[in-house]
Amino acid sequence: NDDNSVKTQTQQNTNTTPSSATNTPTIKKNRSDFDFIKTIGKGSFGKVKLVIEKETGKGYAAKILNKKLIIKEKKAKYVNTEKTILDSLDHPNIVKLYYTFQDENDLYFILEYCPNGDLLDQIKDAGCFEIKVAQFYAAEIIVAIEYLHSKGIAHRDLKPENILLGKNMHLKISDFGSAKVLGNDPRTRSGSFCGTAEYVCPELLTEKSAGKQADIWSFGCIMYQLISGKLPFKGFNEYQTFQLIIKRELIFPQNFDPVAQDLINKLICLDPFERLSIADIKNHAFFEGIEWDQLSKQDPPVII
Ligand SMILES: O=C(O)C[C@H](Cc1nc2cc(Cl)cc(Cl)c2[nH]1)c1ccc(Cl)cc1
Repeated sequence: NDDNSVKTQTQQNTNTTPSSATNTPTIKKNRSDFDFIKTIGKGSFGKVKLVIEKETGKGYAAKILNKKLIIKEKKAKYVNTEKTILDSLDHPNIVKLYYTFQDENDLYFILEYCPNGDLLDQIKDAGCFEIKVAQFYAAEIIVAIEYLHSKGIAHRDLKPENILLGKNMHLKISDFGSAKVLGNDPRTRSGSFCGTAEYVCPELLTEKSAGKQADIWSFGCIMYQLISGKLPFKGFNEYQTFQLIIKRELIFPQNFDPVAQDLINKLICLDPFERLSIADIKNHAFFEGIEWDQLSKQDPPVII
């Protein structure tokens, strides 16, 4: 400590948290441990800033959430769920949570910094992805979803904005604010929750409930977007988009890769239980040639 007062043994231990947290280390950090560099993103409850840890010079993304706003919007449950879930995850394609702390005004998530922006930026810059690039990134998304579902977690708001790119251009799923730890009831009743219009599955619109299959629907929408550069369901407003979704008005552009189209048609099914399982997705011809356990060791294909 910078103050050279001698502390009793118990006082010295006050800055550690119980070892119950799996990922977050027992060291408690605070704001003064970091230099705040610049804002790199804006969220619904605050912002994301690039920060440098003074002690190590390492960069992190600090997701700063305003306490008053969280309480006003009655979202404390979601924030605490996000922390609990992130604490339990450890996968190369999921953004790591290093520390959490709070001060009088805000909560802080100190997350892995992804310097290459998000997948939406990449799609916009490239227009659309060459099929080999789409195949690689679709594969990385699938292994991340497989890991989440194996831990009994549904992300429920998968979309290119929530898929970041690390320094080596491997992708990292982020933003678990809408994630759900699935109870033994596979169809979780979700109260006020609703994902993002263009990627939300029909059952969430009609029955207000969605489980792991919600992520498979969203994955299908993301695949369509990676390959065509367009959204599969896009109305002039949110209500119209919902109409297209519940009627499954799905039209493919002329030159759309036929093998990819076959897979997407089996992901974007109105009946959640008709959607392909992760195992069936991995076995689909679209992923021919993918070495599923080598992805994080390979260099990602250059996005052209
Ligand atoms: O360290 C913990 O597990 C405990 C706290 C729990 C917690 N304290 C809160 C205070 C407020 Cl005002 C709002 C929420 Cl959501 C709050 N959540 C906490 C601190 C920081 C973060 Cl990012 C999440 C939860």
